[in-house]
Amino acid sequence: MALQHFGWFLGAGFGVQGWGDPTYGIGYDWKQPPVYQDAARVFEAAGLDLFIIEDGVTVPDTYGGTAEVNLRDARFVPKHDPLPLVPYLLSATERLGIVPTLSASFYEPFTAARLLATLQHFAGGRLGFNVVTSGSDIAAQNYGLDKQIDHDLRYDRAQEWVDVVRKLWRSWEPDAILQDTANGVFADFEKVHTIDHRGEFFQVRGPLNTAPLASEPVMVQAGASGRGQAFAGQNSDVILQLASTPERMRSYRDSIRAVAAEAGRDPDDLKVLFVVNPIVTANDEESAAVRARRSQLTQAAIDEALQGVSYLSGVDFKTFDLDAPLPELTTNSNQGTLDNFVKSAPAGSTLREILQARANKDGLAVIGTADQIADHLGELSDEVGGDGFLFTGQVHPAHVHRTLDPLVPALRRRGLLRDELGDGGLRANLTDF
Ligand SMILES: Cc1cc2nc3c(=O)[nH]c(=O)nc-3n(C[C@H](O)[C@H](O)[C@H](O)COP(=O)(O)O)c2cc1C
Repeated sequence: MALQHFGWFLGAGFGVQGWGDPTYGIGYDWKQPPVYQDAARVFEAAGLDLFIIEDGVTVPDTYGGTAEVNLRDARFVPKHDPLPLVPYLLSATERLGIVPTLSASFYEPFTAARLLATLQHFAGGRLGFNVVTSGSDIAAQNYGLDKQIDHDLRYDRAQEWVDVVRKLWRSWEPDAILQDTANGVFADFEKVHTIDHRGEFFQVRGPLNTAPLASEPVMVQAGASGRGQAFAGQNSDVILQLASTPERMRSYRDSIRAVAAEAGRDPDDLKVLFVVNPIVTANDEESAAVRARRSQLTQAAIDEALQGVSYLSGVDFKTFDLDAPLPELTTNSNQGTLDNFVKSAPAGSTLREILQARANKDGLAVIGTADQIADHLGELSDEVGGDGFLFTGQVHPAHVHRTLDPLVPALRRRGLLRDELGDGGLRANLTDF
């Protein structure tokens, strides 16, 4: 067992935390920063490297062609913009990496480069950004398009976007600012350059008008399809990924590392972090009760699962007969998510069988006592050869403490979790080991 990197992926984004839980809303307002600041402080004390905040730009209405379930159950909506939350999280912490999600499809590269550079100056090297391409047509329709551009082309465009953002960050030489009061020279004009980018998708003159960066924000990505992996493998510092079995984790990691090597990178510069949902129980009886509850395919559980996969894949799963084999499906949206879902059960399975298989396997959930979960994560890291894990879940303090208070010491006893974060910024912490 070796030291692992850990983080927290806030899958609900800057949105409703814990709707449906008995603790919902007690002592906090999800629309205000304190609940996220409190969580960030706990993550930092726990030694987690980074806090990633999901984002999306729609009121999802794919499931059944209506937003009813999403609005009724507060699933993926309402959701606030994570970028204005970042300074609050930075001010609550000193070492934790803060990673908002940003859409390469809808932010102009100049706007993104400027925003992220400004935030990185506040962050002192602790900023990351999760780059997404926003696959759904309803998102595209909020930005003047009739439909989202084709999947692979979207990644081609995102590649050029990343190139432009990085060129802008490098448009000032690191020592361009002199602040030479004796000679009256603030900045050396010969060290600030236009980028004159004229590509297939963007035309950007530059230079950026923010001050140069001591370190560029850490890029995070979750591409899973062939084209998505090529994009992530070529550009990303951190990959966040969903995979429900050790075999899939291993094969994903091998594949993305090979892509990175082909792109001329050292694969060890790329940290692949798998999302897990730890459900900490007091004993085996409680674990059995949790498993029994989660494996029941109630209508609420069916709606919950299907609205989620409909949202993420852009395919309306309400249109399929639960008891007929699922037809062959393709999507222009998140291909990896759809593939993972469909392959949860043998080919030819009905939708109900797929849902049941996922419920029985508990998906990303790891249910057990803190020691059992820590053992499991240790074994998983040995088997997958992975770099670490992202815990997921809402950030109501009751949930955060219920999870991390027992789990952190159990992970530390096994040498899996560091005692404390270094103070050199997110990139330095990620490359410590
Ligand atoms: C763990 C995880 C987190 C993600 N977070 C977001 C997000 O915050 N916003 C978003 O629009 N897409 C998000 N995605 C979607 C990915 O950015 C990407 O589009 C998806 O993995 C599909 O890529 P593929 O078509 O290459 O398989 C996430 C995906 C995964 C697996």
